[in-house]
Amino acid sequence: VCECGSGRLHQHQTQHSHCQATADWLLSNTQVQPTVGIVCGSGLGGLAEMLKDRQVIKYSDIPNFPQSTVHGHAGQLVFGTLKGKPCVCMQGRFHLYEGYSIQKITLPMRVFKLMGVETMIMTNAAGGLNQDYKVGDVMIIKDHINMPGFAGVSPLTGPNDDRFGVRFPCMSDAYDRELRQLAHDVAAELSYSDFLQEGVYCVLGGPSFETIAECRLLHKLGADAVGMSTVHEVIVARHAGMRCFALSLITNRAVMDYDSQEKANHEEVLEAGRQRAEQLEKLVSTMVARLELNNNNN
Ligand SMILES: O=P(O)(O)O[C@@H]1C[C@H](O)[C@@H](CO)O1
Ligand SMILES: Nc1nc2[nH]cnc2c(=O)[nH]1
Repeated sequence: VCECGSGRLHQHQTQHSHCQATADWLLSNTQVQPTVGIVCGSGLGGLAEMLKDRQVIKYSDIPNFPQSTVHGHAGQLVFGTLKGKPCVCMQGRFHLYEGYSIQKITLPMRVFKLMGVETMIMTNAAGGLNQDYKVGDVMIIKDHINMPGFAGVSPLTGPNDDRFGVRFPCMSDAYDRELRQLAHDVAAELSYSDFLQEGVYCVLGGPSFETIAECRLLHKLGADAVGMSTVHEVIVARHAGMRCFALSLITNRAVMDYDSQEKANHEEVLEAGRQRAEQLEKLVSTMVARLELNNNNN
């Protein structure tokens, strides 16, 4: 029963013990003790192929893990080293629209924290709202708009578990400033600056893509890109004191015009991922090579 004295077994306590059990199970089934965690977005699973001495564990074999149900998300953890840094890579993430609870889709962040991960790198596919953005642009996320959060849908809803973090975590520094600067520096060295952007990502529940009116509204609110993931993971990772860096690949331009014949679809999202995969992988791996692994950013 919970230490709060109520005599009941609370969800947060179950969650901590589930996360701990999963972390212990993973640590006993891999040689790698990761300090860097990477989440691969739709069509961006190739990042995991870059790891050396790879060890793959299917989600279906991991205690308490959900399963990937979306095309373009393989559904496995890949352990290994990237440029000498011990990493765990989620080749496939979980989304609210798959029907899992918001706590369940973010459970891997807490598991990674308990395994020793200090830095999280998230990637996603997103629609470009900013009129200057083109398909194939890579956007460093500098901030987010958490639409489900406006309606009280948060992975931190419920009793706070102080073992993970504080009741009211700050989010004005969610996307690490140093890591964003590192991304700019690396992109300049690799001559990627012409397709690099930095902007605000807005998360919606999905799975339907946005209407024209919704795109116009989100643009007016200050969002540069719109998607269906990442923010919940960042909230849980920041709550637990991990550094976060996130990238959106702009896979399609949000339709803002009633005369447009364009229609967002998942196939074009995956195709845009294929087109930019190699550069995205190079950008992330070069960043990881230069990561300082002492996290003073809790
Ligand atoms: O996991 P991400 O955010 O990359 O996936 C995006 C959002 C939807 O799941 C899907 C739409 O094509 O791609
Ligand atoms: N919500 C949303 N998610 C996406 N993922 C890739 N493109 C899009 C998009 O246009 N909208």
